[in-house]
Amino acid sequence: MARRPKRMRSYSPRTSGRRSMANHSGQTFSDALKQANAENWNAARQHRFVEEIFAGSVPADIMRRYLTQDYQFIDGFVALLGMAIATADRYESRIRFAQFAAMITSDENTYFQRGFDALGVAEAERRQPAIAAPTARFQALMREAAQTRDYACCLAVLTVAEWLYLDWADRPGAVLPTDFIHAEWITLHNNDGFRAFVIWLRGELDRAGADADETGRAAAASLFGRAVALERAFFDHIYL
Ligand SMILES: Cc1ncc(C[n+]2csc(CCO)c2C)c(N)n1
Repeated sequence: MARRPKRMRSYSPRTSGRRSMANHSGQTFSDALKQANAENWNAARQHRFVEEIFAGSVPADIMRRYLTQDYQFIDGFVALLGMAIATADRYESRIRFAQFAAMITSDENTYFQRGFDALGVAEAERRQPAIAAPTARFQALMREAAQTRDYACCLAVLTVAEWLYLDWADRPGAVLPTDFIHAEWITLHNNDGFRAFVIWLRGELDRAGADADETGRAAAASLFGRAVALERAFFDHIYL
């Protein structure tokens, strides 16, 4: 049987005819990217913020900083979703992203408003806080991903933002904290609909990675890695 040269790591369809998203070590593109960034990924997943939110003990001033900065992240995120809708290779994918965009611009938005109310965040601080460095870098990374006009590159950044959040929030059997500010930020990221979306998103990244050439995969991998590093830096900065 003809084999590919060993050093050529490929996520392309196998010769059997059935499309497989796995590479030769049995890993999908998204698995390989996560593994390549394990140190930053795990540091974010087990961050002090995550421990404290499950314990319901994030201090109010830390939560205030987190939510005001995170609110500044959403606009660029929705713009990146828009580019994913534009560059997706299938109508079905566009529909799925469009439905997700509609959902996050309604439900999640009320969480931020209620959270700001509960934490006494002034109007100016909601609309135009001083942008912290990791927030600015995240905004720039999302803009860079969108400007590639490449589906795999858009997916790389979107997948990190969603999957890493599912990964930290998904603690089966964990008791939810009583304060909605903590509890709802967890349940926004560990509910079944969100889980299904992340699984679908990873599948899209696997498929786009398999369809891309080495250069395209390298570009997506670079964006993925920088997004994971920024997720960690974003959690870190709210405690500084
Ligand atoms: C720094 C940062 N990274 C990722 C997320 C997670 N996230 C951002 S938009 C979105 C979709 C709807 O919830 C999700 C999951 C966040 N909030 N903040």
